[in-house]
Amino acid sequence: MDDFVTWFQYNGGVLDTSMMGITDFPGSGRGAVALQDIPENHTVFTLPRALTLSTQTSTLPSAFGFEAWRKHKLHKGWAGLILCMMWEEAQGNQGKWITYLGGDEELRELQGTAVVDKIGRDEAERDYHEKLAPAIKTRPDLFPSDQIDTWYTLHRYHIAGSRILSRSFNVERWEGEVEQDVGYVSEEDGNEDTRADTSIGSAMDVDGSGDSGEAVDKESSGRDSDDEEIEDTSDIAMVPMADILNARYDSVNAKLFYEKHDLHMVTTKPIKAGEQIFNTYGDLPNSDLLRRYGHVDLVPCPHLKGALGNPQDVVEIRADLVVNVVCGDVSNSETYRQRIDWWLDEGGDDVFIIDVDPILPTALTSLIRLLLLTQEEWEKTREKGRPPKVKFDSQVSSLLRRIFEMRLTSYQSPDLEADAKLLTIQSLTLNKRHAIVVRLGEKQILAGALETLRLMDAALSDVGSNGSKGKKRVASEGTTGGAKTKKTRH
Ligand SMILES: C[S@@+](CC[C@H](N)C(=O)[O-])C[C@H]1O[C@@H](n2cnc3c(N)ncnc32)[C@H](O)[C@@H]1O
Repeated sequence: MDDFVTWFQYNGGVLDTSMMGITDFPGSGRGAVALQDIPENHTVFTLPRALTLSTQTSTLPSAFGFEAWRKHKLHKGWAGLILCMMWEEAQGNQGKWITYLGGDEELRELQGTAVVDKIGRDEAERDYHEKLAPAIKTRPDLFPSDQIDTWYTLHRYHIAGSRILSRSFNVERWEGEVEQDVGYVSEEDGNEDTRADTSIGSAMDVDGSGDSGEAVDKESSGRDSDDEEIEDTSDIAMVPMADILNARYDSVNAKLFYEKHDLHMVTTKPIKAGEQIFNTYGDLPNSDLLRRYGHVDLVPCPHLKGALGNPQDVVEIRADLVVNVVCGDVSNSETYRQRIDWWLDEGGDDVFIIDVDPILPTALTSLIRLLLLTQEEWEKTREKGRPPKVKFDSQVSSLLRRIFEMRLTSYQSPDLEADAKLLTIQSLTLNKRHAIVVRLGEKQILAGALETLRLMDAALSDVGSNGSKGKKRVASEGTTGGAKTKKTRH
């Protein structure tokens, strides 16, 4: 670590060593610690942009030739940045970033297995075979044949990819006068506020689904139809020192800011001596944290009555499960086909998100109602061009219950207690522990949704016994739109 700090300072980085130290945090690897009370708005370190590692700062693209770089499609997606990282590492002591990249072999090995295995490995490998390997072959002067088996293997490619996934930043180019945050390419994308809050962990969307990126290369997307959703990764950079910071739910107390020539890590809250300096990775559900970063967050949660969990956890309910439960064996019949196609054409969602909030997604109820309409009602609905109103009654309630129960059965075992018990076993491997934490968190969300239904049913029968028609509106935030829905269809 001393070597790294010396290297950082030698290359123009400035670390406030009186305020920030680097230390090991059990279970989280290295992290930054406040050595004394740090006030808000204090810069703990600064580094020149030139010290970040990206396709803009590595000399590989110019040595390879920009035209050839484009010809091999290394200017799009992640292959170019990965190749730069591999190449810089292969330069050994001649390379500018060797002290940074060569840091902790063990950690990198761990990340290579913990993170990469869970993402679109196949697509990543296709890039390796179709872009990287052919490009490498054309330039033995840059990629000597005796180095290939050491530095340019598929294994090293995955390690570099994994590092990008869990440690890179989106460092926008300087466009003007105003200082802005360094933001990462977020899922929700394009949103300035989100970007201002998040920094680490950009977006190695190797599965090419485009779910994490705003930066489609418009210039060329028309030409290469298969590349339509491949991100422009030219602003993605590895940022030495900034990527030492860990993250924890709702704990961010420092953010990375950029200026024309420098990046600054600045505290956003006062931090007490001995406390960890946290950046944010965007406060993600445990499933995403595990996939991207190889860890999970466990904090005391109100929805678990103070027990440990992740308040950001969610469960996805696919529309086809809803259709199967509501329509049963005849879900493929013309009657339902028409309605489902209409729902999707109208922008209805095909995945519904259940979270810790006791309000169930209204679009889910709306889809159920759509499927329950009589032929006459359906025709009227289609004419009006509006999905059915969100009404909660005992029929909808029992279908929702069935949907949640069916979703629970998709886990290896629906039993929550069994998972909780498994987690008490000390000898559990970390991978296994993580997997159980993720699925238990999701099952707890479903258990919460079933409890919400129970309460709604009870309210319904109260209303019923008080003489009303026994129908009650579910708290609503729109029919097909809401924050708790997601479209996956492209
Ligand atoms: C940007 S790096 C942070 C520095 C890293 N701990 C190190 O040793 O270099 C991100 C990685 O740190 C680890 N990490 C960050 N926050 C964590 C947390 N709250 N719990 C466990 N591991 C964490 C994960 O392995 C993640 O992929």
